[in-house]
Amino acid sequence: MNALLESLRGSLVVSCQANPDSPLRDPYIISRMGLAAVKGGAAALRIQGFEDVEAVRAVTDLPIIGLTKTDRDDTDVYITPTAAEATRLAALGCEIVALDATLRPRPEPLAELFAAVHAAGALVMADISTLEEARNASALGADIVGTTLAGYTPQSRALHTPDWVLMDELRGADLPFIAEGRLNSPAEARQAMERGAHAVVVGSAITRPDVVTRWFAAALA
Ligand SMILES: CC(=O)N[C@H](C=O)[C@@H](O)[C@H](O)[C@H](O)COP(=O)(O)O
Repeated sequence: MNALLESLRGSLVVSCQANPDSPLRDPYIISRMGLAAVKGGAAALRIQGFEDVEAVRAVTDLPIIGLTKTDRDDTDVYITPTAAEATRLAALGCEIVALDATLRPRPEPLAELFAAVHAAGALVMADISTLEEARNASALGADIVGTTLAGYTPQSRALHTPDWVLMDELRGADLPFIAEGRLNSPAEARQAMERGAHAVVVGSAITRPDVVTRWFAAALA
């Protein structure tokens, strides 16, 4: 395995993303959340969008997993759908570029996206939702897969919990994976590691206070 990925073994990656309607949707705020995550022990950060990547790159040398979220009319693929976006993320200093590696119709072939990321000197984190997608991404040369999209595609199990079954499948198939998606407590992050995750990405539970507030409010309703 690549040395940078090896250095992330067993570690916590914090995703600092604010939804478009969030009051925290501002590159400066995202960069401060990134610094707070670094202070708390994050080994890397997952950052969305060019402006946020620039703001975070300016304040930390920790590895950045960069992505874009682009709504398009011609595809359901929204995480870094094009090589141009992937290449720009790498040029802005993302060591790892995350992109949708599902088998859904997409604007550009997956192999070309992977090649563009590698040519730009970055690594590919292939965001998948099923074992089949993980196998395909791995065969095409993804450096690591992430369970990011499990529960968010018609092909995957609809869940309100982490996709433990997918993690077991990936481990069983010997496919190194980063666990990501609905890891909402330290215990769940730990469990993902025990189920064979190389590292875990936690987002909402750490960096979306609006979402976490909703969990508490719903529990009291
Ligand atoms: C499905 C999708 O678009 N996931 C995005 C991917 O970058 C983010 O919105 C998530 O916050 C991230 O995956 C971390 O997950 P969670 O916030 O559940 O810890």
